Amino acid sequence: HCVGIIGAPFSKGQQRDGVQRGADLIRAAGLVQKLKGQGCVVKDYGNLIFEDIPNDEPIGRLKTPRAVGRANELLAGAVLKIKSDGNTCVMLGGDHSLAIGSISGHAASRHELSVLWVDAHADINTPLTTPTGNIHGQPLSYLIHELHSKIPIIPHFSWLKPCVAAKDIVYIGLRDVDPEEHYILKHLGIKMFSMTEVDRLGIAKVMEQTCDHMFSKVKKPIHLSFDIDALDPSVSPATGTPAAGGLTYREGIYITEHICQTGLLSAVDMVEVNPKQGKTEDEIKSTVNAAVDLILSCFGRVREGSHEPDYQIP
Ligand SMILES: N/C(=N\O)NCCC[NH3+]
Ligand SMILES: [Mn+2]
Ligand SMILES: [Mn+2]
Ligand SMILES: [Mn+2]
Repeated sequence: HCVGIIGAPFSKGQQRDGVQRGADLIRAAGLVQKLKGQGCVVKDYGNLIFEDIPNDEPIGRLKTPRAVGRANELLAGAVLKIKSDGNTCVMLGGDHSLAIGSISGHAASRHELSVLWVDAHADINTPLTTPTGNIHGQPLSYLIHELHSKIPIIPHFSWLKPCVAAKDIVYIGLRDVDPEEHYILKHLGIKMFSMTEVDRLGIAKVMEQTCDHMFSKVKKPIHLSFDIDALDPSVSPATGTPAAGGLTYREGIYITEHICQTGLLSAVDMVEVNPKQGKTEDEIKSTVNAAVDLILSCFGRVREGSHEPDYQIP
C-alpha cells in the first residue's frame, strides 16, 4: 500500500474548539511509523495552513461559510495532488465539513466514486434545512448531483461542483438523523445501514450487502469517510457530537478490514477527533487509538496477525 497523509487542522464547520488538533494527535500516536511497520510506503504531506478569513459573517443560517469554502478548496487541491502521485489518500481532520474538499479532490482524480459514510449522523442537511448552520452537518448535500438545485450560490464555494450520485453512497452507523435528512435519504433512495440494521444483520452481513450495493454495476474506487463518532462513546468519547448506541471497536475494525480486502480503497477521511471533548487523558487516548487502529486496518492490519512471505522457523 502507498499511503499519502494530509492533515487538515480545521474546526469551523462546527462550534467546538479542539477538533483542529485531531491530525497532530493521530500522528503523535505513531500512525506513520505503524503504517511503515506493516509494510506501507508512506508519504506525509504535512498539514494544510488555513488563513484566517475576517468578517466571515453568516449567510442565511450558514456559519463561517467563507472559511469552510476556502479550506475545502485548498483540501481538494491537496487530495488531487496526493492521488495523482499514486497514493491512497488519508485525510486527518478536523471536522466533517472537510469531506467536501476531500471527496471533491478525489473525484477530480478518479471521477466516479463509491462513498462509504460511517457516522452516527447523515451530514446531509442542505443550507436551507440545517437546524444549526454548522456545515459539518451538511457536507453530502453539496456533493450529490441530485441535490444540486437545493444549494444556493455561496461565496468561496464557486469552485465546487457536485460529483457523487445518490446511488453510489452507503451509510453505516446512523442513529441521530434529523427529519429533513431522513426525508432526503428516503427520497433519494440512498442505501443505509443504521444501527438497527447493524443489530439485525450483524456487521458481516452489513459489509456483504454494502459491497453488493457498491459493486452492483461498475466497481468504482471507494472513498471511506469515517466520523469517529460512529463508534460508541464508550470507545471514542473525545468527539463533538457523541451519540449512545454506536459501533463497537470490533465492528469498526471489521468495516475497515473488509474494505481493505476489496482492494478498491482509494481515499480515507478520519474526522471529528476532539481532545477538548475528552473528560480525561484516557478518554482522549482511547479515541485517538481507535482512529489509528481503524486506519491501520484500512491498510492491511488484520487481527489474526501476519508474517513475512519468506519467513522460516529457525
Ligand atoms: N458529528 C456530526 N455529524 O457527523 N454533527 C453534525 C450533525 C448533527 N446532526
Ligand atoms: Mn460526520
Ligand atoms: Mn457524526
Ligand atoms: Mn450547475
